[in-house]
Amino acid sequence: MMTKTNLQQKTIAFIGSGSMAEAIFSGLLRHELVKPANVLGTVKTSADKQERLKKQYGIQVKTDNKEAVKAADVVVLAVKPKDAEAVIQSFAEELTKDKLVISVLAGISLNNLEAFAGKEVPVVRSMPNTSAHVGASTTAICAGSYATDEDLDLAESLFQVVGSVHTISEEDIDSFTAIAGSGPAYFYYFLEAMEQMAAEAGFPPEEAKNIIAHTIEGAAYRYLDSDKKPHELYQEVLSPNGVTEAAFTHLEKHRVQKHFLEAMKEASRRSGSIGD
Ligand SMILES: NC(=O)C1=CN([C@@H]2O[C@H](COP(=O)(O)OP(=O)(O)OC[C@H]3O[C@@H](n4cnc5c(N)ncnc54)[C@H](OP(=O)(O)O)[C@@H]3O)[C@@H](O)[C@H]2O)C=CC1
Ligand SMILES: O=C(O)[C@@H]1CCC=N1
Repeated sequence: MMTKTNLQQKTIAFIGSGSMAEAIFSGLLRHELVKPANVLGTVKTSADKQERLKKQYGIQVKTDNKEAVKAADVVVLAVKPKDAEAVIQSFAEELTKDKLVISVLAGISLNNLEAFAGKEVPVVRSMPNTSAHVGASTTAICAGSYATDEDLDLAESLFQVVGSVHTISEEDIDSFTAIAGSGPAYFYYFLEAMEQMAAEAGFPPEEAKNIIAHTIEGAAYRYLDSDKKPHELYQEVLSPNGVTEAAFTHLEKHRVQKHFLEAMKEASRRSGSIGD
């Protein structure tokens, strides 16, 4: 049985301190699993962000990736996928076999990440989602050729702080990304329409927010708790010739579910081709 890594002993550098990196390090700091002094972030240019992050979290924020990587035990790569090659190459000199690189980049394969590093370094590819901000990400991890079980454990420990973790095979990461990485956006898209409906009906915004959030929360709990299929769960709601049936008649006429499935397949295809 392997022991879980003590993150408190590690210095973690976030290369790219955008929305995904902030979601992760804010969770680590909130749970006191790392000390602010042991967290480094880098940005490209944003001086405003640099100041805000320093002030808000007490972490160091720099623009020098190489310096940050040099000081780190763990490097969390969180720039945009298009910047992966140039950014990794800019700090590759500082990478060693004892320095774990965890990538959160969509679409950049372990093979590519290792090739950009140009040497045998441990890499874990991950796919978190923005619910990490509230400790509720559903994250996938998969190990590169030089990553050990301890490296994978460390990545798991890190992501467990901000939610649940699934160790998967890399061949499944595109569909995982389409379902869980992009997933929060789909729900926000639907709840935007629910907000509009509530606003048109005259509900005060705060009350509407509560009604909508708890409706989604309740449906998620019921889905988790029940052995019933989604089809059975929504049939429970649909009274013959009733209210929900009126909505479903419209949804089915426009084949919304079919289009939604196709949309996720597009997302998965995009995840598979970003690195090309
Ligand atoms: N957003 C999401 O829901 C998810 C995103 N991801 C992945 O996370 C990664 C980051 O996405 P996200 O956080 O949304 O993006 P953001 O645009 O919010 O953040 C990107 C960050 O990278 C910084 N940056 C850009 N170039 C460099 C550079 N050369 N050196 C150092 N830092 C640099 C930017 O700095 P500056 O602030 O100065 O511009 C910014 O802080 C992507 O690869 C994405 O695929 C994965 C799962 C979910
Ligand atoms: O849209 C993207 O490319 C990233 C990956 C999953 C969520 N956001």
